[in-house]
Amino acid sequence: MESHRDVLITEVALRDGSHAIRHQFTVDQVVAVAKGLDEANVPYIEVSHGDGLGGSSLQYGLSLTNEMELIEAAASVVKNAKIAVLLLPGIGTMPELKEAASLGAKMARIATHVTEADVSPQHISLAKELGLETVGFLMMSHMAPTAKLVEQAKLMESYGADTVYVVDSAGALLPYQVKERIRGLKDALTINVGFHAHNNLSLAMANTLAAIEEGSTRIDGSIRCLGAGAGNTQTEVLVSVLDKLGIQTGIDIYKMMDIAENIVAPILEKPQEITKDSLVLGYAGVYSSFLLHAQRASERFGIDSRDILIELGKRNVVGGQEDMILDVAAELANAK
Ligand SMILES: CC[C@H](O)CC(=O)C(=O)O
Ligand SMILES: [Mn+2]
Repeated sequence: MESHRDVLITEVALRDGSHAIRHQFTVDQVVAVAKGLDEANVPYIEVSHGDGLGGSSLQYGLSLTNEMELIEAAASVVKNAKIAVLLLPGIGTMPELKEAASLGAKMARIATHVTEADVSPQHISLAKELGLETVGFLMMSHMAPTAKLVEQAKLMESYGADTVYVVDSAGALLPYQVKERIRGLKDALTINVGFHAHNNLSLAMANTLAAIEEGSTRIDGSIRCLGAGAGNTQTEVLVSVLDKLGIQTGIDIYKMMDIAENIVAPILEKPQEITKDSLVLGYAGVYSSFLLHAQRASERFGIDSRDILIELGKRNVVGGQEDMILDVAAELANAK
């Protein structure tokens, strides 16, 4: 029987969490997590390289396992959950989206920088042609005022997206800013509005609740906080809090706690927490996926990783500019 759900949750640990474990997921890990999440009645499970389809590269980090194998494995073990994939136009390509759909993906999330929605129409159209539920994913949403965000979301709606997400990639937004943005989108769009948080300033839960209060019905979470930076809104905590608020997610709370404890925790190299570096991501407004890259650059050039991140924030560096992390570290080292 279909569960009643006021809010539909997309579990992103098997995609966003890829950043946190240097893209080292194995088929066994993905199968165990996807099977558990499906049994807990999670509606959507995202599986891809952390930077989306085609992300495995020297620039973004090489995957241990080809993501198509991971997508196929996840799709083969779920009974009700839909497998989602992320695609950033310019990193992922149309053939990769077709391949993911042929392997069982049912949802495509097409991600662009918050001011660059106009690079997404071909990918959104293709996703729709393939019969996929299609989401526009506006990353680094803190970098644009609400009016700009609304303009960009309307573009994605006009291309055919079923949902548009406000994506707080840096975990930099404050609750009042989330409210303003979600309200802006709700007033301007006829499609669903989603929200994706990062916990770098310990605000993922507060921001997610603010988004739901303003009418967001599509929400991302990562179990055990397995996501980039300090992770996302912790899914098992979120479903418990929403249950206390009388908001139905249809997800089994005990099962989520068990998967978090017994399956996901052992995958983590260290527990997800707000460290000095993840805090600076949120404070300086830097892409959460830059965390491990900045830490490596810090070791290589002997520069405090916080100084690298602060400088990246000042330069408004965005996703796809990972090479700037080394440039900035080298410049800071030369200036010493
Ligand atoms: C590189 C893609 C990025 O990790 C997508 C995402 O989850 C975000 O922007 O927060
Ligand atoms: Mn993210």
